[in-house]
Amino acid sequence: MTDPDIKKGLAGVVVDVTAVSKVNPETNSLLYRGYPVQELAANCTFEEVAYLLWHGELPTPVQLEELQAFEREHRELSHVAKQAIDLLPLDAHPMDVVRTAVSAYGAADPTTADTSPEAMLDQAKRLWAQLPAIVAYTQRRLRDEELVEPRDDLGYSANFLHMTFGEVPDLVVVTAFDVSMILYAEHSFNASTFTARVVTSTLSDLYSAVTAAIGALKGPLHGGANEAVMHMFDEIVFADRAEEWLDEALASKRKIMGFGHRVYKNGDSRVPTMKASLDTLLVEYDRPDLGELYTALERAMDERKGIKPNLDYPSGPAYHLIGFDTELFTPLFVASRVTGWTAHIREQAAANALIRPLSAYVGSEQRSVVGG
Ligand SMILES: CC(=O)SCCNC(=O)CCNC(=O)[C@H](O)C(C)(C)COP(=O)(O)OP(=O)(O)OC[C@H]1O[C@@H](n2cnc3c(N)ncnc32)[C@H](O)[C@@H]1OP(=O)(O)O
Ligand SMILES: O=C([O-])CC(=O)C(=O)O
Repeated sequence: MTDPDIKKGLAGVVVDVTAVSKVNPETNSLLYRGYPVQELAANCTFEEVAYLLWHGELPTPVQLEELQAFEREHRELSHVAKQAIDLLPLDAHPMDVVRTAVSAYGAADPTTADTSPEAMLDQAKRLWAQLPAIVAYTQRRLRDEELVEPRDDLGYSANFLHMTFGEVPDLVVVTAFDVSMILYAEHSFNASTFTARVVTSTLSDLYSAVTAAIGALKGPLHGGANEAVMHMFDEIVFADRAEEWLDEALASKRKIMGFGHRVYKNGDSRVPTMKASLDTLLVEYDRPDLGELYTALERAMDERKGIKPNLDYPSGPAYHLIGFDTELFTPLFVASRVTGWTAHIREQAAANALIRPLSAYVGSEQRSVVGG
């Protein structure tokens, strides 16, 4: 028996306030600290957006220079993260590898137990700077390639791609990648951010909260969908098969990955910006076929169900074109979302209440171990 007051999945429940971002499905808008995400993507770098999420304001030129210098100083893969990764089997999922590396990095940080706002900001910035090295090494290891050292003459995204592929791609590719990092950075009380806040609410530490958030992001109903979108495209292959494939998938009650959203019901505010970046990549890599497949499935889904794509739909093929293995797509989401998670962790810690909801018991009536 289900209690009528139960809000399954916490749908529609407002559990706390936040000043980090505002998702408004009525106006189809997303604001980071008051700025529309589209404007940030058009005018700022991911470093500036990271600063904004942590500090509430965009950086002055001097503040930006300081953050860039800090990031460059901490972007070399730490010994402990490399050791943790090297211990894992090559067929471990990259999300498990990244989760383990983050956990190991936290275990080796002598400041982990310090949950003061200053210490947590320093931890957040270091983890943010480490993640490209962790993700890039995870990708290279799968291809039996040597680790690539960072270059301190490059910005965050160019260096991330350099560490992954051993070279810096064309500017159009770096820009598309940077836009994806900005768009993935923050989205209010999504499942992984809420997970991070639950862990923080017990007065646990930042690394524990981020490690748990990575676990929540991995699932295909959340961040894992960008990977699942690419598997779906690999299954369909040709645009003219999209309708038939979709009809079969819907008939067998499959969820179509990269479509639908808990909050947006008329389309995800970030999709047009990411689709524009994907379009530049489709031209750069001369893959009109992939663009046709994208459009054919989007159109068929709209006709059949009226359900629109979410950010994972254009991001999946964009990361594929840039050259990442499909299993690395969600780790890229981690590298971006660590900014939003850590902004929320600090916000939760600053105005904490233990998160502990109630449940309605539907199990056996009280009974006794020894009869009667
Ligand atoms: C960055 C992100 O995390 S964005 C989300 C990424 N996740 C995905 O792309 C996975 C696919 N999408 C989904 O599974 C869902 O849309 C979710 C989980 C994102 C949102 O789900 P909810 O808010 O719980 O909506 P719910 O699942 O109740 O959907 C409402 C109806 O639309 C249908 N629906 C929603 N999304 C989809 C989908 N992708 N494919 C098929 N049907 C769908 C549901 O089956 C349901 O139909 P019903 O009323 O006939 O049962
Ligand atoms: O808000 C959500 O539920 C999921 C999402 O789009 C995100 O985390 O970016």
